[in-house]
Amino acid sequence: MTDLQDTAPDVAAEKAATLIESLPWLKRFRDQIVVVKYGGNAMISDELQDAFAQDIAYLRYVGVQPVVVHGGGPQISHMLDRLAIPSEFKGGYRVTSTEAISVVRMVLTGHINPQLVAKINSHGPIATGLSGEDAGLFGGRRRGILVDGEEVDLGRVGDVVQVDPTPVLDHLAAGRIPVVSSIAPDLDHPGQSLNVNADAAASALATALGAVKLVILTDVAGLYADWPNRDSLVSHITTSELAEMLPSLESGMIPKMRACLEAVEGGVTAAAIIDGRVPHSVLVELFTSKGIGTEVVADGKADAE
Ligand SMILES: Nc1ncnc2c1ncn2[C@@H]1O[C@H](COP(=O)(O)OP(=O)(O)O)[C@@H](O)[C@H]1O
Ligand SMILES: CC(=O)N[C@@H](CCC(=O)OP(=O)(O)O)C(=O)O
Repeated sequence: MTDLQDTAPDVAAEKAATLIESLPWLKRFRDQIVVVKYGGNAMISDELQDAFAQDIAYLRYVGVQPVVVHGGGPQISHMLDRLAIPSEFKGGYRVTSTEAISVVRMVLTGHINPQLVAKINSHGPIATGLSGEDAGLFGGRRRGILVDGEEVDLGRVGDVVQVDPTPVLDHLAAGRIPVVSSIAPDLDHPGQSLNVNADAAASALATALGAVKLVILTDVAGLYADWPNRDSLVSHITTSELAEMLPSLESGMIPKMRACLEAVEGGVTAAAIIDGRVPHSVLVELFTSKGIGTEVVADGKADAE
């Protein structure tokens, strides 16, 4: 402990002001479910992963109920390259062959998931790993996409069309943080798995859980209205404004913004896109008055309050 006599009053006042600023947000989020989507681009260094794990443990210890859904797109691409398995993206989705789906599952459920769980558990025995394939959590259905008006087959890629939140709720009730990988069983082909975009998986889970907030970490400061003009960052947008903007967005942002839109339309109070390259961006978003990044709220709501 620092001796109080060593702390200058102005330093103490500044520290106290930061803590006090969090008070309304601590009250707002206490006992509430917050779903945090952790993307592969926000886990590119040990420092970022450690800061993320601290933030998630912090949420749990102040009485929030965090649920993590993670992706790992760059890490999957890296492993597919090493194994010389071809992979390409169409419309923001990875075309996933039968060979590729086992690699996707190995990287997400077999590698990234236990790594995140271990990092969070370095703060206490609080996190547990789950896959969308566990205990009926997700049910998926294959999806194709339209490219220039033609239906393109994406292989083992699907949407989450069914969520049974029971396994997640059971872990939350036991005081644990569920960490979920974005793989879903194929409802039409029993025994097969589908590669699901992690933003969409997080949105479906947040909706099914009645989460108060969905927070998505990515590798930009938020949504830009006029990408790539860096002066066009949107700090606040309503669902109808976003629905209007969606068709004009470029590929990476489409699944992300659609995920936010669907979550808020599905009853989640607010969804935020934040910069996962900034250490502790989760805490800053949740516990400071201005937050960071882009916040999506329902029409007629000035903010998430
Ligand atoms: N309007 C926009 N605002 C912000 N980023 C955009 C926009 N349009 C395209 N992008 C791109 O989308 C990327 C984020 O999508 P993606 O790479 O799929 O993220 P993640 O890996 O975090 O899921 C950004 O790095 C940026 O290059
Ligand atoms: C169908 C599809 O594209 N699935 C994604 C799943 C991982 C993911 O979404 O990871 P990020 O959150 O890091 O982007 C993929 O294979 O890359």
